[in-house]
Amino acid sequence: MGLTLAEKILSKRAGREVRAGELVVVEVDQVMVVDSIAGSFFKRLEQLQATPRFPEKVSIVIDHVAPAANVEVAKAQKEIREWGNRHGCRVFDVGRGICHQVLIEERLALPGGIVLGSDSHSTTYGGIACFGSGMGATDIALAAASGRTWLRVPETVKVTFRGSLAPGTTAKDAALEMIRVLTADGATYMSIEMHLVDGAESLTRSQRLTLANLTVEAGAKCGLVVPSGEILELYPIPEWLYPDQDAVYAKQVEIDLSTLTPRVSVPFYVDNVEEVAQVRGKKVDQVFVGTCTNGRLDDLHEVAAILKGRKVAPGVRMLVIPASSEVLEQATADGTLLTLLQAGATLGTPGCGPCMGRHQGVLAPGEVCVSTSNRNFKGRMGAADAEIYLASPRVAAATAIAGYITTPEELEGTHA
Ligand SMILES: CC(C)[C@H](C(=O)O)[C@@H](O)C(=O)O
Ligand code: SF4
Repeated sequence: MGLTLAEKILSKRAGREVRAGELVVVEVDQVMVVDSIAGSFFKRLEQLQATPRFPEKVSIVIDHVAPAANVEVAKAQKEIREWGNRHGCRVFDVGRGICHQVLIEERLALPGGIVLGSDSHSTTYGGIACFGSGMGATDIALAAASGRTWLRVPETVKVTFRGSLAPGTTAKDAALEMIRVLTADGATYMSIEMHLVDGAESLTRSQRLTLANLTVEAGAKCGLVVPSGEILELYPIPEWLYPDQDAVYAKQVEIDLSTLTPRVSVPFYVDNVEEVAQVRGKKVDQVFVGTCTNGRLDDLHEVAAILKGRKVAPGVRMLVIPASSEVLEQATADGTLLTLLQAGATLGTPGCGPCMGRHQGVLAPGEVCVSTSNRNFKGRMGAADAEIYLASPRVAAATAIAGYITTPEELEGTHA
């Protein structure tokens, strides 16, 4: 019997064939630490009386509350800079962007590699077939101290995305549909191996990152997209980096992209996924475009195309936060930002922004927000009863103009 993609990557690294259920110790390429977890990470290393074994393999990203929102945060970020200097570890400071986007841009996460992050959405790296996984401060500290980690090789769920995206739908809709089908705990500690076939191969790197980003919302240990299309142009892909034809899967699911409709995840669970048509008309107070899910250049392009020559509805706040400084520069250079600003959008510093409810767009009690992010839990963006609807950038853009949840097609009157 053959190996899944997760088994392939872990076998390669272990230097022997390993299968689901086995314990394995592997070297990691990069240990990524985010600002919010850095304090506990430093403390754990101190308790272990250890320092990073390979300083160049540790990256700390100041992104979750950037720039600092209060004195406590400012002190913690000062400590990050000092600690980074002292130990020779990379620090990506305020404004560089969201950890996952930064590691992809800096090519610190690469196909076939292993990246551990102190952040649950480290599954994002799987978009380029890099084994990315989130762990707690203790595991992350041990990995930094030793350059290795131990894992139980995960079982694999195979998800086949078939066909080209139906008009008006995006990778975000495909990702939400996947979470609906798998459910919030349907892939706990598993690898979700995504196969793009019959036209779906044309999904770009950015779209694949969106798919992999959401896999943790089904409980996945990692979410790996089998390399094809644009990925083959962007990276050298070794021959072994494909699952075997006769790999063993715990579960198999198929999603037909050609019949997909725009989706929205309704409060307060990510797997509470419905068609946009079902919540159409719901009034919103805020629209947020950004995050590690949908804050990339193509996302901003989609939003700008819909906002061009129009205005955000009165009383609606539209926040746009590019995922990284690179995205911000490109969106500035090509005029995208001007379009957004002329429509009435507000810009934030590249980073997580209000995704986690720490700053820059916290919601008041009873408020409703459409967000391009990945979590809509109770209290996630502020007040406990504020509602977050997760959607694609194009649904977010149309909603900002209408003032209520809708699609660009409905806005144009091309849909009933
Ligand atoms: C702060 C961080 C640890 C957290 C995570 O693990 O995902 C955050 O990024 C989130 O999205 O909830
Ligand atoms: S953008 Fe949101 S989901 Fe992504 S790492 Fe930041 S807080 Fe977490």
